[in-house]
Amino acid sequence: MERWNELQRWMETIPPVDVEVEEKARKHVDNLTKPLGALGQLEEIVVRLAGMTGEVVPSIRQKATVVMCGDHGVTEEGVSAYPREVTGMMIHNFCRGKAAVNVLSKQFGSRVWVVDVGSRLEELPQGVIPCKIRAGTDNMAQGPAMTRKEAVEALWAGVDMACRMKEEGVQLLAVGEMGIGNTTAGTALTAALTEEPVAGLVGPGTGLDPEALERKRQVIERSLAVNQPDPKDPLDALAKVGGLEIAAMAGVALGASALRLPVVIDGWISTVAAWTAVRMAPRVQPYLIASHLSTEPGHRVLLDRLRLNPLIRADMRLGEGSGAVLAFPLLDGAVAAAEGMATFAELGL
Ligand SMILES: O=C(O)c1ccc[n+]([C@@H]2O[C@H](COP(=O)([O-])O)[C@@H](O)[C@H]2O)c1
Ligand SMILES: Cc1cc2nc[nH]c2cc1C
Repeated sequence: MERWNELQRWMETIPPVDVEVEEKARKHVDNLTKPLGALGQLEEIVVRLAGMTGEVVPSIRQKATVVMCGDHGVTEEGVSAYPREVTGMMIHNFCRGKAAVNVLSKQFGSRVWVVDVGSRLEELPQGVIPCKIRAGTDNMAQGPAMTRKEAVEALWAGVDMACRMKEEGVQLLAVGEMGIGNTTAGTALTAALTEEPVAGLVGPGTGLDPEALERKRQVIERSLAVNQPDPKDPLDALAKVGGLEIAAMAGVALGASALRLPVVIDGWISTVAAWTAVRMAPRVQPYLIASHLSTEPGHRVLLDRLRLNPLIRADMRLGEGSGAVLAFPLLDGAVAAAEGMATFAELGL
């Protein structure tokens, strides 16, 4: 496992956030012309961004969302309200600029990078970044979703993408995904790594009725029983009950944090990926920003474990990075306030 060793060495390079710059940013924000703390979470965000980037007034003008795409063998078990072909269909939609993430990104002036790490599409539309590790995972209810080696390759695909984004001048990135069946994989992976009961994590995903939701819970339980993922070995759990796009998103978090790039997470599945990255390298945690709270029940559980407070509550459960992009104007607002507001000293107070 040479590539895994190499990745572990990469993880060791993740720098801690700069607490001195954080302290300076906190002082600056406290001196702005407003009651102490009155800009709420926006103040917290500016201070955290300062610590991540090392700049008292952080620059986050160049923003982009990476949408990791992959298919799931477990869809054979009838765990989604939609057929697995929708993954490929949506890849085409992303490339036409017509999915929610595209429209929101256009609205707020950011770019979308669509990456195929594991779809079943044989021919990719123009605009997709081809990084296919394999054409979909195997059915985890019958055996491992993928090999450890494949999981490591998918992690690296994410690290590489973060590096490419940094090279292109991206200053803050969001992670999104597309993969029919991935709420099943995400729930199984979370249950494996947290040892929380599946019943408290599982949700309807794209919209299962109560009967189908019960079946989904059983499929997840069976997948865990069949694979016996090791709760102390995030790579083992990721390979056995995760997904290619989940691994790639975890890789983006590992890559971005090593490069001091803030990472905005989206809903349930991207948060599972971020959690997996934090389990591999705890120093990833301070580089994460939670955009919104998904209606999937497991999301709250993981955000609490990550000690993250989502900016938006809008009952969304779309994925694609849509909720993360929606948080961009709030982040821009936070930085604009820190940059443009007068201090009490300037008013002679
Ligand atoms: O991000 C979320 O919170 C979220 C919640 C439910 C569904 N999704 C999206 O829906 C797909 C997975 O749902 P499912 O029901 O097929 O497992 C996948 O493409 C996700 O982007 C996303
Ligand atoms: C149509 C559709 C769009 C999506 N975008 C992210 N997940 C999705 C799932 C479906 C079903």
